[in-house]
Amino acid sequence: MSDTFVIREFNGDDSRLEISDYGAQVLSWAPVGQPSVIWRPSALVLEAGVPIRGGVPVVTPWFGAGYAGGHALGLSPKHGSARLSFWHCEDPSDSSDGRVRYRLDLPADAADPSGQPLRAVYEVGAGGSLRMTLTVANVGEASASVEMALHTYLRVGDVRRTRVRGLSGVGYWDAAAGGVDRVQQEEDIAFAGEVDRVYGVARPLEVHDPVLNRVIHVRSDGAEQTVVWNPGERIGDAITDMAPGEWSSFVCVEAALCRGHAVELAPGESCTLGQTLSL
Ligand SMILES: O=P(O)(O)OC[C@H]1O[C@H](O)[C@H](O)[C@@H](O)[C@@H]1O
Repeated sequence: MSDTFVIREFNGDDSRLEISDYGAQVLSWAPVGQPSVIWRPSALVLEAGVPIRGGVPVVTPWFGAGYAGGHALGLSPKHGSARLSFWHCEDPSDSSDGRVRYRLDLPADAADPSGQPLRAVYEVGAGGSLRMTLTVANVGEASASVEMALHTYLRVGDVRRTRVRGLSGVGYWDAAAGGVDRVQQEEDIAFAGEVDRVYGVARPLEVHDPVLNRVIHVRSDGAEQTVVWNPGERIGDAITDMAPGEWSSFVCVEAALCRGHAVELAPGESCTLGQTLSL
């Protein structure tokens, strides 16, 4: 592992992938003939100790400010330390085919609700689809509580015209409304302002984009929840690591195990969470 910023590029027959060792963060994945399915800002900020905006942030060992027993824990950094870490790329010479495997050892930290040393392994495979698989293992000697998410920023032509389909009838926790429980009544999720929701299922979803004229298919494995986020104009234009208006060109659709679905890992146990994207 080194603490220099390395961005790896793989040009396969079916797609092109870019991934940063810092955060093990996919930055773009573009099937042949298509703009990237993954969004990143026009100006990428690469700075140690600061999360990279866009791409697919790997969120663990906690989500947001951390959560246990019905309460936010108020932890920092937000979304855990994995996205602020330089991961070890295992055998990068073998990754020309668009498969890459990263490893990260997270030491025990008194502030961490896991309270135990963890080992994270992240595998990414890019071809006709993009597969991302995160495994977190408890390598300590007592039980650990862990949250995990793949915080995928999907590129869209205009989020105001984008629809996320597949969560009708599902209950969600509405963070944008101050943390209330609601049910998705409409068939599609639409974006007329800030949307920040934790849906209580992880199902195959479709992201309909009439501007780029495509449908992104999102599947998850091992997740119990789907987080859907776009900051809307007011919050989006106040986010300093993206340009004004850029908030309208992505929607985050995240595979998650968070809040009430944090995972209890006994010593030696692991948990795997995955997400697959295709057009
Ligand atoms: O700005 P970040 O720290 O990357 O977080 C961006 C967003 O991540 C998730 O989707 C959360 O549900 C949001 O509440 C949060 O604002």
